[in-house]
Amino acid sequence: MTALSVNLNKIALIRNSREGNTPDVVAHGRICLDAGAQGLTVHPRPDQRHIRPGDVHDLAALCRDRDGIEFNIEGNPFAGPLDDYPGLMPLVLETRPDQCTLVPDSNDQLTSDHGFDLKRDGARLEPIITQLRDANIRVSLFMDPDLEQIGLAPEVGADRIELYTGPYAKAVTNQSADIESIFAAHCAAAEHTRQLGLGINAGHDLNLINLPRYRTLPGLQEVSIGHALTVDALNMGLDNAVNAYLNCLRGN
Ligand SMILES: CC(=O)[C@@H](O)[C@H](O)COP(=O)(O)O
Ligand SMILES: NCC(=O)COP(=O)(O)O
Repeated sequence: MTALSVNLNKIALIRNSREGNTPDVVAHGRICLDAGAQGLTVHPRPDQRHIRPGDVHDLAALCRDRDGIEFNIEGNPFAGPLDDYPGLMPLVLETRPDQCTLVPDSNDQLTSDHGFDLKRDGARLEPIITQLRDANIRVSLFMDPDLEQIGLAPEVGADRIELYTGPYAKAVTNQSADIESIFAAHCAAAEHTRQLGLGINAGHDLNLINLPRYRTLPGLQEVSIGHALTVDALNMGLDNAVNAYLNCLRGN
């Protein structure tokens, strides 16, 4: 079954709108793991609008204490340091997640909206990927379903790619005629990735409406889901929301 990694950014976003520690990000991470999620994801950004460096340390410790649980840190290795944000690489090398997903976001981006251009960024990513892999951290690259670009991922040393699912999710929401061609492009990208010997993750705006189709993507190993799952948790409770997504991934 495809693994579910719950992204906790939005829990931290609510906490940061007041002083204090409510909602408690670590306690909510624990609820997700107790409900059966196979991992936790965070995407610290240099402006620290949601996940802060302290959260990354605390969640790394939570995941380390549990057998078989994956901790995934996402972010741009070229962004920061900024004020008291140390930059992605120092944070990752200090906290040693199981996986680091590199994402080409600029500092002021509202959210992730494109994958890497490896023709442009490949050479400067290579030493970063080597450093992460030398620290026993699996490296995934956030990518659009572009076969030529994905073809460059093994050359820079990546273990996996994470397919950017934003346009697929938007097409499902808008019931657009493009759904078929977009999903077919993702399937072709997944097949190409498999032939290259790399693993396949996916994420961005996946939800209970668009996931039943997306979970059938050949070879899909992991989805990271935050925004929609947190919104669903407002209605269902966090443990029920995690279970609803796990059942969806099982095909129930
Ligand atoms: C990499 C990705 O797909 C992002 O969706 C992400 O991790 C979410 O970031 P925000 O929560 O800051 O929008
Ligand atoms: N990598 C995608 C992720 O972690 C969560 O994205 P979203 O579900 O918050 O859009």
